[in-house]
Amino acid sequence: MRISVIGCGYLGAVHAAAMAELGHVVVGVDVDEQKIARLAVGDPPFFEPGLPEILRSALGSGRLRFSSDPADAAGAEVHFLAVGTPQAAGGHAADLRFVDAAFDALLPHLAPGAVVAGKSTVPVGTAERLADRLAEVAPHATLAWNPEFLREGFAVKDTVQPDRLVYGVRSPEASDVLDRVYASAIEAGTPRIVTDFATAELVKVAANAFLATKISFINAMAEIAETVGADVTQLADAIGHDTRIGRRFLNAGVGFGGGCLPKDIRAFTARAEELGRGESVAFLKEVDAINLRRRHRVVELARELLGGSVHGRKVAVLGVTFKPDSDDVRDSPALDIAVQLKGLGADVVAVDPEGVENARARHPQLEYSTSTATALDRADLVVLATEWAEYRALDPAETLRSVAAARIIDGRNVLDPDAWRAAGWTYRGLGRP
Ligand SMILES: NC(=O)C1=CN([C@@H]2O[C@H](COP(=O)(O)OP(=O)(O)OC[C@H]3O[C@@H](n4cnc5c(N)ncnc54)[C@H](O)[C@@H]3O)[C@@H](O)[C@H]2O)C=CC1
Ligand SMILES: O=C(O)[C@H]1O[C@H](OP(=O)(O)OP(=O)(O)OC[C@H]2O[C@@H](n3ccc(=O)[nH]c3=O)[C@H](O)[C@@H]2O)[C@H](O)[C@@H](O)[C@@H]1O
Repeated sequence: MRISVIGCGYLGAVHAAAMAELGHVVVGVDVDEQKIARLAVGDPPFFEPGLPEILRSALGSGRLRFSSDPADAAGAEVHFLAVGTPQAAGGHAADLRFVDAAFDALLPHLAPGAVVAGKSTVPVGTAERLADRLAEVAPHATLAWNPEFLREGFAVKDTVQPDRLVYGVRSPEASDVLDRVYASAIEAGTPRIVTDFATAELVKVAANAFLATKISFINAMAEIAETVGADVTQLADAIGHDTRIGRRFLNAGVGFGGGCLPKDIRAFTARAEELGRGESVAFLKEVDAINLRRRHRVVELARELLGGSVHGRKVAVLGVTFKPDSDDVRDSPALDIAVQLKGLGADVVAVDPEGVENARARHPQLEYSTSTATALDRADLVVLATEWAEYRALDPAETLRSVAAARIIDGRNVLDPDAWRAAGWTYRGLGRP
C-alpha cells in the first residue's frame, strides 16, 4: 500500500520505517527540514533501539523516503497524522495547532478514497471536528482515528507487534483499509477493536491515565511507607502477586515523566472540565500532584543527607532522560531534580548515555558529562535518577573509590540496599528503609 506519515518524531519516524519494513511504500513528511535530512540518509535524529537498523533497511529497499513537502504525500491510500500534541503554553489543555496545520496542508493532496488516520493523542471530539471538515472540503476522503500505544525504548517492536489495534471509524471502508495496513499484525492474532471516534480517542487517554494512576498509587504508598518505616518494593511485590493488580507499573521512585503521561493526564482533565465532567477525572490532579511531590522528595533527601544544604556540594546525577533506552528528556523527573538541585546552589554534574544533548538544549546552565567516572569523581552525593543498565550495575565498592563521600539516593529503587550499606554507603531509596 502507499502510505504517508505526517510528523516524523518519536512516533512518526518509527511508524514510517516500520510500515516500509512491512512492505508498504511510505513517505515520511515533516516540517523540520533538518530532521528530514537526517532521516533521509538513515541517521535517526533521536535514540531509539532498533530504529537505525529498520530505517536503513527500509531506505535501502527503496520503499521509504522522506520529504518536507506535504505535496509528496499525494497519492497515498492512507495518511497517518503523527504530529505533536504538546501541553499548551500557560494551560493544561492539548495544543492542537500542529494537528490542524498538518491536516490543512494535507487537504489538497487527498486522492479519492484516501483515509486520513489520526495517530496523535488528541482530546475527545477532535476526530469528529476533523471528519466534519473533511466531509465539507474533501468528501472523497475519509477520516479514522487509530491511536498509538508504543513505548519509547520498545517503539519498533510495539509498532510491528502491537498488543492491540484500535480504529475509530464512521464507515466500514475505513476499517478495511486499516486492516490492509496492519495485515501482518492481524494475521498474527493481534486483537482489534473497531469503534466510534470518541471511544477510540478516549481509549488512548484512558490507557495513559490508568498507567499514570498506577504509578502514582504506588508512589503514594511510598510516602506512607517512608513515614512508618515500611518497604514499598516489598509491598509492590506482595500486592503484585494478585493477578487482578499485577506487578507491572508498580515501581515506586521519582515518578513518571516523558512527552506523554504528564501532558496526557493534564489534557484529559482540561477536556473533561470543558465537557462539564471535571469531577469525573478530578483524581488525575492528585495523580499529577503525587507524581511531582516525588521529585521534591529527592531534593529534600539530598538536603538531609548533606546536613541541611546542598549549596557548594558536588552532586552526581545519574541519568537525565525520563526513562532508560531513550534520549527523551521531555518532562523528565531526573532532569527536573538536577535543575532543582542546581537552583539550590549544588555543584551538579549530570550524566547520561544518550540524553545529554537534549538536556543541554533545555537546561544549558547545568554541567553535563557522558562519562560516569567524571560525574562521580569527588562527588559528595550520588543521585541515581534514571535506571540505565550501567547505573543499575554499578559496584558499590568500586564506586566508593571515586567519590568524596559515600552517600547515594536510589531514585528508582533498583540497587541492593544491603550491598551498598555493607560497602560503607549511606543508602536512601524512595519508600524503603
Ligand atoms: N512518543 C511516544 O512514545 C508516543 C507519542 N504519541 C503521541 O503521538 C504524537 C507525536 O508524539 P511524538 O512523536 O512523541 O512527538 P515529536 O515532537 O517527537 O514529533 C512530532 C513531529 O511532528 C512534526 N510536525 C509538527 N507540525 C507539523 C506539520 N504541520 N507537518 C508535518 N510535521 C509536523 C514536528 O516537527 C515533529 O518532528 C503526540 O500526540 C503524542 O502524544 C502516542 C504514543 C506514543
Ligand atoms: O502515549 C505515549 O506516548 C506512551 O506513553 C507511555 O510510554 P512511555 O512514555 O514511552 O514510557 P513508559 O514506559 O510508560 O514510562 C513512563 C514513565 O513512567 C515511569 N514509570 C514507569 C513504570 C513504573 O513502574 N514506574 C515509573 O515511574 C517511567 O520511568 C517513565 O518516566 C505508555 O506506556 C505507552 O503505552 C504510550 O503509548
